[in-house]
Amino acid sequence: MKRIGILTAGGDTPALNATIHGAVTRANQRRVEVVGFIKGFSSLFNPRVPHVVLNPLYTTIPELDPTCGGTLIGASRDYVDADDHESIALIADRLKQLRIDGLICIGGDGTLNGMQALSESLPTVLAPKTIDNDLGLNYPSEPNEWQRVPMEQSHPGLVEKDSEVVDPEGPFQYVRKTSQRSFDLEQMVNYVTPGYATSVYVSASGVQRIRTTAESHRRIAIVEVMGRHSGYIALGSAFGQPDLMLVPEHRMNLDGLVDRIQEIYDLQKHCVIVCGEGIIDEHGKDLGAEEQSTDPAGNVVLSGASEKLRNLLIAKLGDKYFTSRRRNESAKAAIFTRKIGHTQRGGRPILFDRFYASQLGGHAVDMLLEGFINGVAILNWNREKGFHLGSVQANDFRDRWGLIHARKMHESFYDAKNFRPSQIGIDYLLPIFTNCVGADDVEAIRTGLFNSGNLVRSYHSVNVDINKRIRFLGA
Ligand SMILES: Nc1ncnc2c1ncn2[C@@H]1O[C@H](COP(=O)(O)OP(=O)(O)OP(=O)(O)O)[C@@H](O)[C@H]1O
Ligand SMILES: O=P(O)(O)OC[C@H]1O[C@](O)(CO)[C@@H](O)[C@@H]1O
Repeated sequence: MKRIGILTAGGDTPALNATIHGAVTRANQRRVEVVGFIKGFSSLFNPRVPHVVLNPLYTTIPELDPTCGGTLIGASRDYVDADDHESIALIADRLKQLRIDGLICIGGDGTLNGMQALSESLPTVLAPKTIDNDLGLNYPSEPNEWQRVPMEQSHPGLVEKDSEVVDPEGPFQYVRKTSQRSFDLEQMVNYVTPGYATSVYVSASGVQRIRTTAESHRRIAIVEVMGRHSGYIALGSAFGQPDLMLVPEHRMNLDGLVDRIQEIYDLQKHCVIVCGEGIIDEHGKDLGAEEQSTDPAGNVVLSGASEKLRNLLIAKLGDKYFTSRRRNESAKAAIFTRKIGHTQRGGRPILFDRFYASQLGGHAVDMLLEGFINGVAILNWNREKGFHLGSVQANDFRDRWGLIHARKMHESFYDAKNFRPSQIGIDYLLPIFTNCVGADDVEAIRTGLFNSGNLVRSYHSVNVDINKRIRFLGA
């Protein structure tokens, strides 16, 4: 292989440039040229295929900074329809004209789904990323548990529904039993994805910062974090010591929650609750889904969970609960929501993400050169070796119908009675977050923001420099 392509698809994460950097560094060593495609799959649908050579003469371009969040080649959620054979054939032809021998897609479960169609035309490898940490398997046989049933059919006994998958073949839903099996962390396939650690760092810091203001003003703060229907970010936010946490994997027990809030509020006169954006009510319905609203990849847009929860708490607790002891003027005044929002996806990646993202990028190059044609570079963990790289077939992630489902946080990671991580949830988090921040991260905080130069220099976007390097097919 002389020339490979690389693209970043789905939502950005702070560690994308680190993955690209790892891939390009390895490609330099192995004398392979790397072409970055602009804005994910979007570039391949464009007849001009905007692209940039990331290592002319096997030397990494200076714009590729692994400590910088975002992605210098841009990302998008353009949909790859496996049944659109005409477009797939056009893409294959364009890649051939560009002399691309293999493709690395940096992305999550959606990207891996999108990559499947392309892998029939050229060798592909996924280098995982996603702040949601939902690309992976809790155990190797997990994909076989999914069942496909008609949309309208009820499914007694099958309680966990995948509402994220877009089925090209029509009105089906994917359901499975909530797993009762015992769980061992060492079985996990792809223990953690780059981007997750930094998003938890930002979310947990946000929880800590909300704390003292809620404490001072006798308020109940609801902090919403991202993650779609996977509760990993909410779980990790436990490092910020919220009083209560709600994760999408467990149906909400509103009465139990209200009781716990009252106990905590009576004791400490404030309460901090973290909720994942994908939490579900007692019937399994999304609390925060915008009706009928989807993004270009077909994902349901989740945006109102914390507001909905706030309204439920206002109704349940009532004004009198706050006014009778002059703690606050009303339930509305006392209960507020804040979303950590896109700050959990941006900025400098912390050491854990930087290091493993670049390892996975380099490994993806090796996998292509070793002959994988539809592979996934993964990061596993066990007690003996700690974190280590692995290589698997994309097929290992597919269900019987060929679809890849987002990994849910294993339900055993959460203690639903106490609204906090269980012991195994804590055991899961510790290997990732012990020493996840490097001394250079601390130094970057110390010297970066209040650099006097920031006051006189305006922000210089990497897009300005990359624009000068973009080439087009046929030009
Ligand atoms: N089932 C699918 N079939 C084909 N393409 C898909 C499918 N799902 C998603 N894609 C495409 O893959 C890309 C990434 O998908 P998506 O936006 O879901 O992000 P992701 O890879 O899951 O990462 P993240 O969850 O971090 O945003 C998009 O370009 C999307 O259109
Ligand atoms: O930036 P957008 O397109 O609004 O997407 C937000 C979604 O992307 C993610 O950040 C990553 O998948 C989710 O956690 C979130 O729901």
